[in-house]
Amino acid sequence: MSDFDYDVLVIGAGPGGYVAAIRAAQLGLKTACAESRETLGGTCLNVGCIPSKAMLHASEYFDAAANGAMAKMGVEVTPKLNLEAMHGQRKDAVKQLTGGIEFLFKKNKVTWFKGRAAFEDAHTVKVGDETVTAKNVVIATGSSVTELKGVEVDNDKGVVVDSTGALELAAVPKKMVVIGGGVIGLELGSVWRRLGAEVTVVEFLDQLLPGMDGDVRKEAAKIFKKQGMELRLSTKVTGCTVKGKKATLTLEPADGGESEALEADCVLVSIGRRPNTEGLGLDAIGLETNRRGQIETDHDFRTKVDGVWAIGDVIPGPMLAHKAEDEGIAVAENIAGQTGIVNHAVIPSVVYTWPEIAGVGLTEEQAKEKAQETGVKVGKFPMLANSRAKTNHEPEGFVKVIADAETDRVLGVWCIASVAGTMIAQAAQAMEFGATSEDIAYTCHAHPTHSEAIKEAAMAVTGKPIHI
Ligand SMILES: Cc1cc2nc3c(=O)[nH]c(=O)nc-3n(C[C@H](O)[C@H](O)[C@H](O)COP(=O)(O)OP(=O)(O)OC[C@H]3O[C@@H](n4cnc5c(N)ncnc54)[C@H](O)[C@@H]3O)c2cc1C
Ligand SMILES: NC(=O)c1ccc[n+]([C@@H]2O[C@H](COP(=O)([O-])OP(=O)(O)OC[C@H]3O[C@@H](n4cnc5c(N)ncnc54)[C@H](O)[C@@H]3O)[C@@H](O)[C@H]2O)c1
Repeated sequence: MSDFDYDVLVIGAGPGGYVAAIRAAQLGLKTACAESRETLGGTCLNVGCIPSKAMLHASEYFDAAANGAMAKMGVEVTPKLNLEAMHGQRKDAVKQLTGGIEFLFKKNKVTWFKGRAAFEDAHTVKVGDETVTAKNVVIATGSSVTELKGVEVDNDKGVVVDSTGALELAAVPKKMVVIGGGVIGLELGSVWRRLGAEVTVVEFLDQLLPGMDGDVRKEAAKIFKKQGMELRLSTKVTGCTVKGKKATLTLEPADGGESEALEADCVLVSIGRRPNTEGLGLDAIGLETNRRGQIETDHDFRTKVDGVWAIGDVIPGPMLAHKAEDEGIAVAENIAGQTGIVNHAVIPSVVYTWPEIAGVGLTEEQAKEKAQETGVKVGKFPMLANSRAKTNHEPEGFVKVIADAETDRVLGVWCIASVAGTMIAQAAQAMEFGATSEDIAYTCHAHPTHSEAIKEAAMAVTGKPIHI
């Protein structure tokens, strides 16, 4: 008989937590999961990946009909927006997928404790009125929106919103200002631009999409501008006043200077996310967070406190659902005494705009820094020269393969293409298997597919692409 109620208690049922709980149960461990939301699935399923993709997908159809892309292919329609129905299909997707996790919990015999969890000691957690003990506790509490001083979010009013509010706007704003030219700003800014809003993106840095390859960032800015987004780079927001249904923002150059006013019907604050550790009782177990508020772990996802593990957005690394999921599997396997590993060097990232923007591994800048002695070789191939993209009227973007000049080992792959999110999976797999650019170049790719651009970019590493 165990001294504890459970072998594993996971706190948080996002992609990290629910996957960890299911894997732990599959491995024969008695498992419970504490989640304070009314539905399972965390940020990703409830207010993140899934609802944003539902709105991106639907608005892409509207845009294709409205901007002449469909007419170009002989399909002439005048679209009429039914925003309520568009929100309806978003809500349906969320309901079905969060319900699906509840089904999987039942199927795998994972007990769900509804309520906020807080540590009493390393093996005792209070969830609402209940006290639960577990031999292992996994912290998978995720992250929340970072607030911007002086710009108060009120999602109910719909004038100054965060990503959750921006998914649910009841009407298309005439003028929308997005603060932060990162992933959320560009995805949700794209949704409302496609539906008719004039969108201005205010970004503190001199380029959009920090962390991505330099060429990709430049090309993305060109594409978004061409689509009609106004970009105010190297600019910061220093204040906001709201009167009725209008907001007035105060803008300043990032390194100081004269301020100006910018009016909007809707302001989206999307300047990043911060780890959720407040109220978790970390003091009670003597666990400290780092400078960025994250919980540090070792390679196996163990924290400094024996029996307490952590995964997902609450620990360092990219805040991505698939990273959290892989860590969920690995932590459960490690708890079960197996060897759970996540290769953090090969985590793809995708921006689901049109075209999509995706990358895996090092940027060209990072690769040059890292391979200073051997140097790097770069092969680039434009989507304009890819037969499928050209036929589909999708000429924008390129693929870039970065390889070590001496070993030819692929160090990074970057794509801007309509289906870049799907294409990047093959690059991740190749890198996971330690592929060289030659391995990719000599792999037979089906024709006509967008993926052939990856093969050609790999061929371009040695200067021998066929179609340019
Ligand atoms: C608008 C938006 C779009 C996104 N799109 C994508 C995308 O397309 N692809 C992608 O990879 N990533 C995307 N992300 C990021 C992705 O949602 C996160 O990286 C992912 O959800 C992190 O998973 P997690 O399990 O670590 O945490 P979360 O999903 O944040 O889940 C943590 C859960 O823990 C619960 N919780 C917190 N504290 C407690 C407590 N004390 N007690 C009980 N429960 C608690 C929370 O209620 C939450 O449900 C998006 C995010 C946003 C906001
Ligand atoms: N497709 C996806 O995978 C996806 C989609 C949405 C969100 N996410 C995840 O959610 C997280 C949060 O997304 P996000 O877009 O909020 O953050 P982000 O870090 O991607 O971008 C925030 C941007 O805001 C800028 N910024 C910061 N402070 C500013 C200020 N005061 N004024 C103007 N600009 C400012 C930053 O320079 C940065 O460009 C990201 O880490 C991302 O990984 C992923």
